[in-house]
Amino acid sequence: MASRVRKLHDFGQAPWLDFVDRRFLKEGGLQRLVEEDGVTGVTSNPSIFEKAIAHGDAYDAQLLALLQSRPGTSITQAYEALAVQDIQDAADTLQPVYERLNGTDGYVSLEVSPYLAESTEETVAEAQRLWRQIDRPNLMIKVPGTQAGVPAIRQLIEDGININVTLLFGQQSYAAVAMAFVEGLEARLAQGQPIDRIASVASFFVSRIDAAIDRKIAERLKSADAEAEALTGLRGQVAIANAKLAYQWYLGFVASERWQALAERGAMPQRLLWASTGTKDPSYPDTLYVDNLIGPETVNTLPPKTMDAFRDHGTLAPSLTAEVESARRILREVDRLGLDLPAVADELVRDGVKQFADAADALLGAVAAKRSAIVGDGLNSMHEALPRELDEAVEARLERMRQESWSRRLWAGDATLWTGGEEAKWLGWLAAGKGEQIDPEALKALGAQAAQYRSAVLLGMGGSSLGPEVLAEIVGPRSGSPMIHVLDTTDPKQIAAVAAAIDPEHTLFIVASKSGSTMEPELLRAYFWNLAGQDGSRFIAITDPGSRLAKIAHDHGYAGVFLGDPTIGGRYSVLSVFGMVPAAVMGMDVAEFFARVAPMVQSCAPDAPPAVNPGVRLGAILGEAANRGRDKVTVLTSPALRAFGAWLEQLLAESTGKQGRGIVPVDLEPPVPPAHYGSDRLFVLLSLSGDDHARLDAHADALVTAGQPVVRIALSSKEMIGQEFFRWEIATAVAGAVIGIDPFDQPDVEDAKIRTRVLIDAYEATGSLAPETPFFEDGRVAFFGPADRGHSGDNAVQILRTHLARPGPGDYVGFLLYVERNPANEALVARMRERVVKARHVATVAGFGPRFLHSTGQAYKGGPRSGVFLEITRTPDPDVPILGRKASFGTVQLAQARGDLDVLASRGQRVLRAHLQSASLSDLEELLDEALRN
Ligand SMILES: O=P(O)(O)OC[C@H]1O[C@](O)(CO)[C@@H](O)[C@@H]1O
Repeated sequence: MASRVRKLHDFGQAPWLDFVDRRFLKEGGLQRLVEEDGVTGVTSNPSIFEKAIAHGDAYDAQLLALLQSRPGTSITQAYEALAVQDIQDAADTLQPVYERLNGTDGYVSLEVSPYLAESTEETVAEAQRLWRQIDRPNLMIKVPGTQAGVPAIRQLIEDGININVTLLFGQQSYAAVAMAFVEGLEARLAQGQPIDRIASVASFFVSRIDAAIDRKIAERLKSADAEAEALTGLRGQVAIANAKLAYQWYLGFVASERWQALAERGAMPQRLLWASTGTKDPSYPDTLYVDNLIGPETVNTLPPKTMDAFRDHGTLAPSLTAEVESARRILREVDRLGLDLPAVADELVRDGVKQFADAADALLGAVAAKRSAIVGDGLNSMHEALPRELDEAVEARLERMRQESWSRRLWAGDATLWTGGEEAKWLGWLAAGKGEQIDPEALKALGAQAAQYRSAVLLGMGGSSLGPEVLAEIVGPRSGSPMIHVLDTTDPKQIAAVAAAIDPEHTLFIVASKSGSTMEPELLRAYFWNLAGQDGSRFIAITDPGSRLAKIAHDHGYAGVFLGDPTIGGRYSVLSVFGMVPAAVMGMDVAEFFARVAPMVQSCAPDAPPAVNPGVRLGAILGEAANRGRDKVTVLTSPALRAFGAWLEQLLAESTGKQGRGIVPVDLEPPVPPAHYGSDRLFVLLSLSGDDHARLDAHADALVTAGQPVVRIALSSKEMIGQEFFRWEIATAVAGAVIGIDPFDQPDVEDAKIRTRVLIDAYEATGSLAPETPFFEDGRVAFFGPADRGHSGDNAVQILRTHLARPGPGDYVGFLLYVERNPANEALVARMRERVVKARHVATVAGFGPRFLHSTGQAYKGGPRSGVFLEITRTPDPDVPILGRKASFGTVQLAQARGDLDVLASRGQRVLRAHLQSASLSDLEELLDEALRN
């Protein structure tokens, strides 16, 4: 006996299957339905593919093969490759049907990306691309019948592409779509193109109408509506009535002269297709939306369950044209009762687009997770353990970000993600992450050239020095390549130490400054220019086009000038020439380096939904934590990654620390037992496989137990540090959006620079810095501070005690040292920090001046007003003169310290400056120790 499903053909209706799945296709499921049930078509949508691909392993082998053969494949491309294969398989299964029915049936539909529903041009381009790629005559491309979709449909029909118009709910949009179809065909005719093989269906969604109207009715019934009986009578009636009247419109339309003219030229009508025919309300018959919509020249696409039910107990009758008057009456009732069907239809279109976008997100998320599993330790891992409240806030934020397409908008340069200001102009680092800002061949040549030097000295500040320093310390120079010294200071001792460590004859000098006008690298350049005998052949410059430095490099005959991208801010520049030129000098294979970075860039790509996008996810955590007062991002690393924090500090602080908000990075603070930490921290741990991180792990475990939020990042090799540059750049940009600031400007650093310049200009004019009076001095140490801040105490210990008693919960203590940065001083300041944390239970930061002025200084000045700073200065001895100037490096450094203090004070931060007279730094440590004892 012929299947009941097959018998639908007797009534002129084509049964299609609303389902695709790899295993089902492979096991001959579709073939069986074609043979036994007379199925003559297949439809798919993002939800169907989500169910097929995301759950189970049927697609894993193809995915693995794909990613192995083409590692750069994006998740969208990967999904598409899987879907395309299924659609091609289904199309091939239906090919004999298509042939037998002479192209009137036998179609398979694939939907364009739901993300494009708002854009006509992109929909057209994507449909054309998929059409070419799938390359089957019995393919239909599904395009939503939205406002943007209608002109796309017209164009695509004109192009000769079969179209399944999806997401139709209302009579009006159906009519618009039918017109677009006709216009497309007419346009073809006008061009002398054939129209007899262009197939189209208009997919009218059925059950969702009832679901929406029934919901409205239920709402009304809750409030004892006077029309309760009439309303109840409409339950489960409206969708079918709506579809029946759409069919009546169709009948009128195909009878029209306009259509008949086309039909005479061989045009096939655009059939109405009943979609969404699975019953949603279990109290309705499960074949409701099949039984009642059977009629000629139509399609019903049935989900497997509905098809099974219909096969079993469906009712075959020409129902579509029955009781049309009653259908009209129902819709009049709907109108009379104010249920507003057009509004419901509009809402359902919006909802439908959203539902498919949600499904696509889930699908891409699943593909991303599968890809991460395949990439394994080729992608640095990240796991977070967050206290419940923060965890919930992060998850909610990630969901909001998904709905608001943050990953896509970030890459698209949508400034409304941030403040709607200049942000879009500063996104060049995204391309730089893909290695697009550098010329690998030029860098290879530079590496070979640099190998002749014994050492290299890089002169630069902030973004121009910290990335190279991290690379030098973590990855290090390859054997045979020069040792690199990074100088980012005006400290005379540090300058003298480097000058003494090198032989200028055998040294390559790298002057790095984006702006080309930063004071420190300019002074250092002049100093080493003379030391190196003014021989330009041993100098190269890294700078932005047209800068002052570019001109000097040209005039002085530098061996090379590597130009940056002006759309990349300094702190985001490590994956551009600013990091990669020094890397090449150190003998690194830059192309190989980017190949390692690539999995992170791909994982952070625009199509990777926020929850599985490692950069966006981290950004959500950073931002939500900061907004909840956990604004001290405490960086802890295994020993080999120790240097990373210096780069990260600048990125986080300078990007987010402004308008009294943002993140205060805490780097190199010695770990202490969890009881000493307040509730203002977010801990980030970076560990390297093979490095000794047992203690770090134990510390992290203890922190988690104590309820502290901890993010753990693990690298399989030190070369993988490049991935962290990119992850954190994305995370910082995203955190900036969560915090609500522009993460690409640095409004507050300029002030300290201006005040320094005023002091230095005065020095050049008068030969001395403007006099200043300490509020206390004892010959060992002198204290300075703003007169209005109530500094008190009649000895050094008391003064320090009063100052260090200032921080309360959520505040932090900052040590700003204008002394030589060397291991001994670093160890000393670490000890002082440890004491403060233990005694005051507050976070501590430390910076060596002027290095930190171009890094964390922004957050100290512009960020949260929760700092208590101790600035430490001394009169440099010995000093280093600057040729042609009265001011020495030591004077400049002191002027910088004074300028810094003034600005900090003017921003409401609590500041104290201890100027070492005869006392040493160790002496100060003792005083501080005593001050902290009660
Ligand atoms: O590369 P440049 O232009 O010399 O700037 C160095 C650093 O100074 C800053 O502008 C801060 O003063 C940073 O943003 C930057 O990384």
